[in-house]
Amino acid sequence: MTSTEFTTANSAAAFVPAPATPYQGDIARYWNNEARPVNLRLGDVDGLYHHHYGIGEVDHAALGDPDDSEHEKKLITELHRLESAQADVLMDHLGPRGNDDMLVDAGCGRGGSMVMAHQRFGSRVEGVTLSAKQADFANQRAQELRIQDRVRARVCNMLDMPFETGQVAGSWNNESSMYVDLHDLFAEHSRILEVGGRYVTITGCWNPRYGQPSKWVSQINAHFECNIHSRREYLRAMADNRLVPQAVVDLTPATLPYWELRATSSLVTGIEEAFIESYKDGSFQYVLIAADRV
Ligand SMILES: C[S@@+](CC[C@H](N)C(=O)[O-])C[C@H]1O[C@@H](n2cnc3c(N)ncnc32)[C@H](O)[C@@H]1O
Ligand SMILES: CC(C)=CCC/C(C)=C/COP(=O)(O)OP(=O)(O)O
Ligand SMILES: [Mg+2]
Repeated sequence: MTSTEFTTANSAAAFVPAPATPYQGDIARYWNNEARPVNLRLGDVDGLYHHHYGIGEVDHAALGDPDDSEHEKKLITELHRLESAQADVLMDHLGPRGNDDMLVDAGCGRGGSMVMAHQRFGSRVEGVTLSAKQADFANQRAQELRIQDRVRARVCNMLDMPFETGQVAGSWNNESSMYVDLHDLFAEHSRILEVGGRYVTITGCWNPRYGQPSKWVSQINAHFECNIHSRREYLRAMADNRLVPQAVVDLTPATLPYWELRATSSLVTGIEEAFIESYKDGSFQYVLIAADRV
């Protein structure tokens, strides 16, 4: 084993640190207990398990006839394709990365994006999550794919990551920044990233032009026990932490087809209306921000 490889012989659950705050304990429990079919059945399509949403046009030809006995299966495959397309767009913004780079997935979930990043760039990918169940799941998948020496998840607070200062070439939050204070989060990304490194987030944020968080945004917060920030807060907290936006992309129109398709599936969870209505009334936006660490 070289110094850039690591072993995951032991289960993450054996090394669970005490949560930094009672709230983080709540979030760890939430994700340890999560097993929604909308996430597991989509992941089963090809073994990439995501906890984020989709973007892009629906391929109606691939869905075929709604009366077809295979229709539900095709719908699940299509929703999953749109979720993986979302991760691909995030990675398009990480810049050209390679074998020697270390990448960090902050709030890595079950690790679908980590596998994609490794397969695309060849980089070593480290993920952190509050959930031991998720870390074990991600490490199990890495083992099955025989990439466990290059892809690893650990139970750890993303506000206090176990990486040395300036060691990381690229880092991201894919729908995980609504669980933390943004100034604390960007200070930590800024610390671990090398100068010239790249940070990317895809997130849902409330739109300052709307005024304050709408009832739909409050409903999403209650549903996931999270705290959605405003677009303004993202840009301010980045500016305060040497992260200079290179691209800000409003993905709201691109994510609506995913939600409208999901609302017709048997895997609905009840949160679909809040996303669709808040995206339509302009109170909530799905945004990608890519920033240079300067
Ligand atoms: C909605 S999931 C997103 C998972 C993943 N990024 C994806 O795209 O599939 C949110 C993730 O954020 C993680 N998370 C929330 N707060 C965290 C914190 N303070 N430190 C580390 N992970 C955290 C949760 O454990 C969970 O894995
Ligand atoms: C854009 C926003 C506000 C996201 C909140 C974070 C979150 C829970 C993302 C999706 O997770 P999931 O894939 O587990 O959710 P679901 O079960 O709804 O698919
Ligand atoms: Mg999901």
